[in-house]
Amino acid sequence: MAARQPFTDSDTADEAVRATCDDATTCKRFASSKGYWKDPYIQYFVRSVGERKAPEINRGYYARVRGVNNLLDKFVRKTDCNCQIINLGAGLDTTFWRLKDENLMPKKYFEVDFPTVVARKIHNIKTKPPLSKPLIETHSSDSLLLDGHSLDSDRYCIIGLDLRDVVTLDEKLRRFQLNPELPTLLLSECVLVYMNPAQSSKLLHWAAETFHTAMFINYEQANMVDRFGQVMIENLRRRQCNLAGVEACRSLDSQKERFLQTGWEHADALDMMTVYGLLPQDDLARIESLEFLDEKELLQQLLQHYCICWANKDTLRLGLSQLSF
Ligand SMILES: C[S@@+](CC[C@H](N)C(=O)[O-])C[C@H]1O[C@@H](n2cnc3c(N)ncnc32)[C@H](O)[C@@H]1O
Repeated sequence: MAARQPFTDSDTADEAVRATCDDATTCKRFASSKGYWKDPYIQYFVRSVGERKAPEINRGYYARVRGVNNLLDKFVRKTDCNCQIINLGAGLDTTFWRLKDENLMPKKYFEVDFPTVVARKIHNIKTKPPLSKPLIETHSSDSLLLDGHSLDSDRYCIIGLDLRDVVTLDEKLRRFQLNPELPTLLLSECVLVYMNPAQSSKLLHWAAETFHTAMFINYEQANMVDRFGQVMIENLRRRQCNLAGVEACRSLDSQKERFLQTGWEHADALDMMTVYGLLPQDDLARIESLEFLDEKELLQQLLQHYCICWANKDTLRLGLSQLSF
């Protein structure tokens, strides 16, 4: 019998993980269509607005998008755009186009996801001019590298691979002109939780070892040991989606600890209810008037079970250790 490939793209368990990309995109599509924030590009990845989502879900996505963008934009500004971003498990995320529109383009923006997810993203980019135009505009020569599973241009690169294979990750990023000397922002949103602790530790360790000056932003579950957390785990399990890495999501401390144990110098974490309260009050008042929220307690519980954790390495000189919202 032939030896089985260690990480094939066709494993059924991975299929459920890949499907989470559609959940994130449809929720972002719905919330942006309601006016929580502007995303003129997401419509090219999900055509219809789809089913209504509950107000607490929309507010949760609002806090996630605003919170992550806040840290990400500060990093890019502090480096005067002289940096690179690596979005791990990027799915159909549209940050590249937002940064281009806001004149916040890093030297290079990399994305990594499973090959089948990347193939879908590349197909959309190829066939939708509003997506391909900014990419062509930021590219100096006539031809972009475009095959089914990767795209490479001067400023934007998308790579299809399994993030649990860190050797291939390193090799492919370098092939597409990753520069370890450049200040680097790594981002993962609801990605590490689908890997077992050894696999995610390897990835965080690789990142700390590879880049001289770096920041890692991780958005995912926290405080998962209580009853609410257990119900979340059970609901996902029923959809065949196993949170193999939930161990690191026990608390804000365990989220920080995973970075400190893998070579990062400093780590901070805030639960999303706290992040929500720190967002600009005028914009909060605006979004809170968009939809009536009956279940204030549910919003609180939901947001207390997600967090943003950010870790730094040699970023003091950029004034980046004590970021605030
Ligand atoms: C919940 S979605 C989030 C997508 C995106 N980060 C966002 O916030 O819109 C998780 C993404 O991580 C990707 N992912 C999870 N595990 C992965 C792995 N081992 N290798 C590559 N991609 C992975 C999934 O395919 C999916 O696109």
